[in-house]
Amino acid sequence: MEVFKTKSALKAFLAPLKASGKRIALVPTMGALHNGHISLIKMAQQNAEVIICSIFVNPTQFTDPKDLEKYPRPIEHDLAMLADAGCNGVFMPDVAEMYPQGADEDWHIDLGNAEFLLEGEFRKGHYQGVTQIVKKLFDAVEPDVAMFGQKDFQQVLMIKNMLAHFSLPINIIICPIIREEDGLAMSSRNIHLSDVDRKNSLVLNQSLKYVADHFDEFDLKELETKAKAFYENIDGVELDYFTIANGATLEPATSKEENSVVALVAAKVGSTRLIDNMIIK
Ligand SMILES: Nc1ncnc2c1ncn2[C@@H]1O[C@H](COP(=O)(O)OP(=O)(O)OP(=O)(O)O)[C@@H](O)[C@H]1O
Ligand SMILES: CC(C)(CO)[C@@H](O)C(=O)[O-]
Ligand code: BAL
Repeated sequence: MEVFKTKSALKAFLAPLKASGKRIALVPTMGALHNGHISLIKMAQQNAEVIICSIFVNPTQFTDPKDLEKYPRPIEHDLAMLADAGCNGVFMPDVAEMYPQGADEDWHIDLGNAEFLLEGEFRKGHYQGVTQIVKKLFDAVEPDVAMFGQKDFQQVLMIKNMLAHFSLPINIIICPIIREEDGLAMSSRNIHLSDVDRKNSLVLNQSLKYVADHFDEFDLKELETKAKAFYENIDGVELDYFTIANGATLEPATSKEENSVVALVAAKVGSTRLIDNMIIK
């Protein structure tokens, strides 16, 4: 497995592979890898011959400087996991390589109204930062296909809108959420959970599962009220949002007959903010 710090070294590696007709997959990550990330690598291997994983903690998508500062960076462990998974190349640029003009460079594109909902409401500007770096990574790799996790459901919508904005011919594949045995969605930030937080964190999956399991029994309002009740009286858990939404617009679903319905949640567990979701239909 090769490791690249610069776009030019990465391009030089990819050029002959592309010339010989090999399909290239990109798996963008911020590192601190877990089995959720590895499932993306495995899915990539089913869709392309050359797998590039990027590891870059992108400053422009962080709205909380403390969150950025304490984001885990276990690089040796990450490289070992990727080598073990059979990844072909790792792109690990520094901030100056991705933002030669500085991380405050101009970027603004129209991502539609869903940009401002849910994560966009709690992390203002987050999806401008995400689409800015993903566009740069796409330009650096020019992949045929790119893998993203359903765990960041809204992120996938935003990236698809960015692709449409620039008419980029890249196939986006969405990978299912990989969970711990007890249901907690794997996430790099789980490492910050204390023992008590770790127990409390199960409420996210439990409340989502409740909605999925009882979808036919109650109306949408009742379902949402019952799901939110899971969060009452848990010390150390603070709900940011729980919504049963239209999967295309992320606006609250107004009818169970809508084509696509997804339940999405974000909550602070101790000092760690977690997100999760479940596709209902
Ligand atoms: N549990 C998971 N199952 C499947 N894909 C996942 C999972 N967790 C993250 N991913 C996907 O991996 C890619 C990289 O995500 P990222 O590096 O931000 O990891 P993360 O675990 O989501 O970290 P955090 O949420 O703490 O930022 C994203 O496309 C994300 O959706
Ligand atoms: C897509 C991404 C790697 C962009 O920094 C990040 O938002 C993530 O890890 O989901
Ligand atoms: N996986 C989402 C990246 C972030 O939380 O910034």
